[in-house]
Amino acid sequence: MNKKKPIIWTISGSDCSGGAGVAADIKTGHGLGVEVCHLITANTVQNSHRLLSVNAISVEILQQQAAILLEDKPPSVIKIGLVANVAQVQWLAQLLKHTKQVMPNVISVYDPVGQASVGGSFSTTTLEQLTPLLQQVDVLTPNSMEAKSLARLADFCDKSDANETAVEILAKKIHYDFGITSIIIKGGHSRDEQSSSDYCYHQLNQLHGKQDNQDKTLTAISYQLSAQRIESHYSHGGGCSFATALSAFFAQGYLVRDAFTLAKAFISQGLSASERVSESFGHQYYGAFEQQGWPWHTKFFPKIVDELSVKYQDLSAFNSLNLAGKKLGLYPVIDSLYWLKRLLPLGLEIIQLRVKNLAESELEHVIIEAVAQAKEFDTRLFINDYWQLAIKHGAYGVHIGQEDLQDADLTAIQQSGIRLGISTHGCYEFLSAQRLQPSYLAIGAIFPTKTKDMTGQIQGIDNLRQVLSLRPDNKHKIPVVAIGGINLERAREVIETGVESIAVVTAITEAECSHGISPELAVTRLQDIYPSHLNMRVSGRLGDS
Ligand SMILES: Cc1ncc(COP(=O)(O)OP(=O)(O)O)c(N)n1
Ligand SMILES: Cc1nc(C(=O)O)sc1CCOP(=O)(O)O
Ligand SMILES: [Mg+2]
Repeated sequence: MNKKKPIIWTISGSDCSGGAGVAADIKTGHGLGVEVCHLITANTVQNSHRLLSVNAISVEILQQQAAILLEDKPPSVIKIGLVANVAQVQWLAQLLKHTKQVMPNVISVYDPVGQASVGGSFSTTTLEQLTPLLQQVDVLTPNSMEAKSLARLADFCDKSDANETAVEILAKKIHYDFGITSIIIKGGHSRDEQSSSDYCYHQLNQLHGKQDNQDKTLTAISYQLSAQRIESHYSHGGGCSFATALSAFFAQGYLVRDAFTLAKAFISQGLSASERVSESFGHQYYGAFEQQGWPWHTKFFPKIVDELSVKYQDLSAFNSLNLAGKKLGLYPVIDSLYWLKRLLPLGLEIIQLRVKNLAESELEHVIIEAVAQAKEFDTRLFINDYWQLAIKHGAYGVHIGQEDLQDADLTAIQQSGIRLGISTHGCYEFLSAQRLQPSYLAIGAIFPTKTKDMTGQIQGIDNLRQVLSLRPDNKHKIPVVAIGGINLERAREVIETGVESIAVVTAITEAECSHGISPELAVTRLQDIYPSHLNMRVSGRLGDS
């Protein structure tokens, strides 16, 4: 059955040699599951080693194309590549301004195409002339040379392409000069022979304060991805493909950090697929970037360079869950001793105490009691958030979310011997957390949930599958727990993805209201969805504690 695909528009030049521009954009978009409408700004005359001419298309034709497409093919994302002259810049600036007024969620991505990789210039517009367009753009994808000229810092950090502080300064300057929300500076042209590092500066809009009196404050966040450098003579159109891949991922609802990660993996996969070629036709042949579609294999995904991975690079793996080949099965997440007492007798492999808003003195008592009860039933008890108390009172493990991860002392947790579970939401966080080698990784929210505000972070089953494929193909696979909106109706399709466990709150605690059954019966039914051998209890299975 045909699924309605998101639509992206590419407004860029045609490369008659087929590698770059609109041709690359169409191939990339189709390979990544979006429909591509193309508005051609110029007909270029070029082959694998030289650019002869750039023949601009009139603004009248572009205007007509945009108008007719708006009637029944409105875009989710507008990707802009080659802009041939000042008239086109002005038209584009107006088009983006107008489109955002009528469709505020449309995202614009601009890949500034100035110099041809085979030599020669595509456009003679000055930075001043380009400014009205830059002021309308949401995401910009320059390489480091382009970033320097856009930041008007041509001589800046000339010898330090790979230096993170240097790219950060460039990105900030571009952000402040033009108001662009996300700037991704590609490191593919840097002098580092071993790795290629890309940097993303992203401004988050955060809402603070009471619901009816919200203050909008701006916080910037940066992401850095590093991959092994892959030399290839088949990289023509790689820049266009990267920006279109980003656009395709945005159109499918991915957050900036995940779209960035996937786009980098898409490029590494394409470059890996091409062979080095020797000289032919009397010159170095420069072929089209290999389009390989969705990046599925973990080997193409970049290394996440963040504070945690640097701080804990020498930390050993956390203690394992000692599953001896079995799955964890159902993972109830409950908020009181009342629920613990009700559920522990039901034969669970794992349970979590997730207590919010309890005074510290009372909390400590609850944790002490919970640890004692879980030991009695030989069930793995994870304490959410309170890692110091979990260590102090000998809980089986602690579960930590992304926010708390920054402040938690992971060395202390690892050395205490208790297990660690980490929440992740998408491939970026998953890859970052996987490097810490926790005892399990949680991924959510799989479906919308009313237990916690997960706006913008709903993964769906397809994303869950993709994230599962990011685990190494060896015995060091970390168990994965799926969480968020999982209930009796949805549990089967989640389990069929191969996750080791499903974590649920309301499917148990509100079973009476939602299904007219007792929480105990809900537990039994959810357990029964797993093949029966997975939930067989083996005596002494917590033997490593
Ligand atoms: C198994 C599991 N997965 C995810 C979470 C969420 O943890 P966190 O991100 O710390 O958010 P809070 O639960 O503290 O709101 C979880 N608790 N368990
Ligand atoms: C606590 C929590 N963490 C999530 C995450 O994605 O990290 S989703 C979630 C809520 C789970 O509750 P329910 O089973 O009622 O949907
Ligand atoms: Mg937490």
